[in-house]
Amino acid sequence: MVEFDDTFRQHLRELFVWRRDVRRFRADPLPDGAIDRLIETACLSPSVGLSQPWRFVIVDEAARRRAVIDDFKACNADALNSYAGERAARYATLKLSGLEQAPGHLAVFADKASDTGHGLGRATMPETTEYSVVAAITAMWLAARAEGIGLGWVSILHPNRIHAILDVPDTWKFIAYLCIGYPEVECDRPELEQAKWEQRRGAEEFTLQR
Ligand SMILES: Cc1cc2c(cc1C)N(C[C@H](O)[C@H](O)[C@H](O)COP(=O)(O)O)c1[nH]c(=O)[nH]c(=O)c1N2
Repeated sequence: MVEFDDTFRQHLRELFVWRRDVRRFRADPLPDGAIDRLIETACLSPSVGLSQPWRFVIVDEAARRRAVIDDFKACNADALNSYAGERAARYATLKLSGLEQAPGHLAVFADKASDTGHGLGRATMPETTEYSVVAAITAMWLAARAEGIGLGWVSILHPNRIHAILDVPDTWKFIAYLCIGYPEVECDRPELEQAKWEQRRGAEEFTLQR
């Protein structure tokens, strides 16, 4: 039996407060095995029916990385065009990926065809497969921060394009493209809040009582 004391709980709370979506990375490489270690921690996450549907692709090849960056640029230009006026001007100032600088690139998929877990919990809610993968990414995000490593989630991408670039099985659904590396700065506030794009709200705004 492991017991967690108040000091641990306080540190854990700090971990949640100081976890960030990181888009600005230092050039230093990650230590050997860092990404493998993060994947190992992610695999301890809950999954529907113990289906463990997460699939990870470590992207090291320069040509594939370049193709992902090109897709991001195309999607981000489309996104900018979808806004007008002041909102467009503000969007244009945002940095929404660290793909060019991050030493680590990791794509994450959900295997929709795996029979692991024998379908338990998925019959009426097949989307729980994807939820399980997101749970794993969250664990990895926190584990990375505990090692001083930053992680940035990039979703401004065409899933079909990422699928083709990485040449993965058709049954894998694209969930996330993660940039991993040491952050340039640490902060306890989201970058989008600092940039006045959106502000964080209190828990009471999201909670109903019935
Ligand atoms: C599913 C999903 C998808 C994305 C993100 C997050 C999640 C959960 N976020 C990061 C997001 O902007 C960030 O989490 C919030 O702004 C809150 O900031 P912190 O994560 O608390 O630093 C994100 N950020 C970004 O710069 N480009 C992106 O494409 C995305 N996509």
